[in-house]
Amino acid sequence: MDGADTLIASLHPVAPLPDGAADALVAGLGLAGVSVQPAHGKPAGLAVLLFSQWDEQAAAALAALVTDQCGNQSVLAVCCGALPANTGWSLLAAGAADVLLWPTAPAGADSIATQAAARLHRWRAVEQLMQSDAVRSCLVGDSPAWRALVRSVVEVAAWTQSPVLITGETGTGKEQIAKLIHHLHQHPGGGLHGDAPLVLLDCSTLSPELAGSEFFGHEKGAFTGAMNARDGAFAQADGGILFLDEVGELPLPLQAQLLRVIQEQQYKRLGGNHWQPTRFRLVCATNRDLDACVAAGTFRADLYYRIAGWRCRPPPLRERTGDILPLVSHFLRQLDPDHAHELDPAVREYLLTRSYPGNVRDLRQTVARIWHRHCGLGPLTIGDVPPDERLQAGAAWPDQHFTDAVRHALDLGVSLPAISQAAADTAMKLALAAEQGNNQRAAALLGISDRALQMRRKGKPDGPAYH
Ligand SMILES: Nc1ncnc2c1ncn2[C@@H]1O[C@H](COP(=O)(O)OP(=O)(O)OP(=O)(O)O)[C@@H](O)[C@H]1O
Repeated sequence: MDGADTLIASLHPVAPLPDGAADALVAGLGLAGVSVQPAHGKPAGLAVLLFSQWDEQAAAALAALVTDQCGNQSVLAVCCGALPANTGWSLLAAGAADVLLWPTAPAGADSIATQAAARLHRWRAVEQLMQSDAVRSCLVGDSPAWRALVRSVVEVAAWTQSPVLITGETGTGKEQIAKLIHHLHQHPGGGLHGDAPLVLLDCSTLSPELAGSEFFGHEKGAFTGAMNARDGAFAQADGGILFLDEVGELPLPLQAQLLRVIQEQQYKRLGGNHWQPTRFRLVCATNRDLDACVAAGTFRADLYYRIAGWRCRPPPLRERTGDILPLVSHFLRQLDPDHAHELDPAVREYLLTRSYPGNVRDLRQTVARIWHRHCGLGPLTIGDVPPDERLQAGAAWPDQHFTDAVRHALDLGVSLPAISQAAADTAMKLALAAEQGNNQRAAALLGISDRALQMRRKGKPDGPAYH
């Protein structure tokens, strides 16, 4: 990453371009604090793609920029011609971070440079935060899916005051994300000052009798057993973050009360007469499908729209298996900060292929169980895996991974013919990739004839073409 004041970006012009467009953009960016370096050599983390028509050449240039950096490069697409309707969305889908149209006004170059520079500065600041110890030690993982999630969490936490709704399976890191939002909320620039409170309330464990007091607090004598006055979560979270875990479990009467407090930014203690002001940022998490709860009438639509100012969904571990080993190293460091523990190849394979219904929490506990059995120096070995968790030799297939994948497809409403087709297509793609595109060897791997694979690659009788 470049120094704090100089921002370096690479420019990738795609011909044909209007005369002087690239030079004008470079000059304007220079004035806005962005130093543009030639496109050749190692690309910087920020790139500007300049084109006047969206054709194969421009698409190839974007694809090269996006794949070059494994998702670590933010590419700004600048079009100085006409961009057909909806093409902008295709550019985003292809990996561009944003698309700017060159204004036709006389000062078009200055304007586009200012707009471009604002985005490049923001993306650099987001990237710097993502690389900070605070973020990397809190949310471990470098898979593209995880980086995309962390990038958006960092941006919304540090640059906005929006309420955040985090949905996802158990153990995917929802609470961890809430903690990071709190950290970035009080240290927006990554600084060390600030003491905004983080108040956590688990809505699934609230007893109906005490829930009101948990939120509102109470005055002495407000109810039997209220020996002393007490602050509730609304008071404690003032100036900071109120994190409502399992918000989908909140009973309807409390949903109405919570909505009123969010709207009016004031509340009364139970048994009290005085309105107390409070301002907090609401972060909610749930593994329920809140849209379905709203449709079923168990969650208020008006509250849903208040808490879901910005939504994020940490992906389950099976969708980011590339993060398993970094997470394992992280948990081993937490268990034993004084020693670097290695894994022998069989343990590594075991951890990579095991299924984790409880996601990252499941992985953390699995690592802990293996580590607890380990003794002495040297790598963790398969003998350290607890006996009841060991793989059976020649384990049967289809295994849990396959079952999980099919269940996921069924949950999405995919039909049996489409599942079968996708399984066959995936097997062929993998075999061809494993055999570097050699049809004969890939066919042998698949257990089908050379000709059958060839027919499928040509899209006959019903298969797509493979390359
Ligand atoms: N990306 C991550 N990096 C490091 N640790 C993580 C990460 N994600 C989750 N963890 C760890 O996994 C465990 C479970 O995470 P967390 O409690 O945030 O999950 P959750 O989605 O809130 O679960 P639940 O829905 O069951 O409450 C915690 O110990 C947390 O520290």
